Amino acid sequence: MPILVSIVYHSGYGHTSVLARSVESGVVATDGADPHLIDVTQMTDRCWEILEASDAIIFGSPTYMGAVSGPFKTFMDKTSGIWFQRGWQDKLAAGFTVSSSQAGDKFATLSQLATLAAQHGMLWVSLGLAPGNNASTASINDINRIGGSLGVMAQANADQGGDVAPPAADRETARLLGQRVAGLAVRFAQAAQLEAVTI
Ligand SMILES: Cc1cc2nc3c(=O)[nH]c(=O)nc-3n(C[C@H](O)[C@H](O)[C@H](O)COP(=O)(O)O)c2cc1C
Repeated sequence: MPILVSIVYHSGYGHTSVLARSVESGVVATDGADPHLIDVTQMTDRCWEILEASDAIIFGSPTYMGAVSGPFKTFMDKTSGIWFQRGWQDKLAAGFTVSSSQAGDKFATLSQLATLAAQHGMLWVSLGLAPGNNASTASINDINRIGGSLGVMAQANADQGGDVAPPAADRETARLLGQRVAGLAVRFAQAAQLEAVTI
């Protein structure tokens, strides 16, 4: 059975959905893992079933007013029934966000996503990349150019659409997060299988 990695996101103007597809491409590149993209504004019973069956869930929201967007918060609140049942306990989790300013209070958004995961008893996977663009020899084209560690921090110019923003460096950062989470999810499942056989 392939490992299922869901990417659940909201995007008002297309920037977060570009990142969601980059995360998806990182999952696709991982042997044994299948991605599932879920838009929080299109939730169906099937979407909730897929989330329940997922080994890992990667959360993505734009930063609106220094927080997750309203539609993403609505999704968060809808997960309270799952929280009661401990339905997402021990699944892997990770997150990504984008804002128009370089900082833009994105840390607050990633903190909200990590807290959501912790409330559900999930295991938060950090970005796992050294910060880029922080030396005289560095550039804005570096991977992890914003220097996040909790998750992907991307930046999209306010006057550009999803065809060009966020730029390639941020898309690659998001792709690497998808690959990291999927790789860990596969290893986690293999370890559980081995443990079951040994017992
Ligand atoms: C209601 C609203 C609030 C926003 N608040 C912030 C903010 O706090 N910090 C920031 O840097 N950008 C802010 N922005 C800009 C968005 O974060 C940015 O345009 C982002 O790329 C949008 O992603 P999306 O296209 O997936 O919706 C805000 C945009 C909107 C519409």
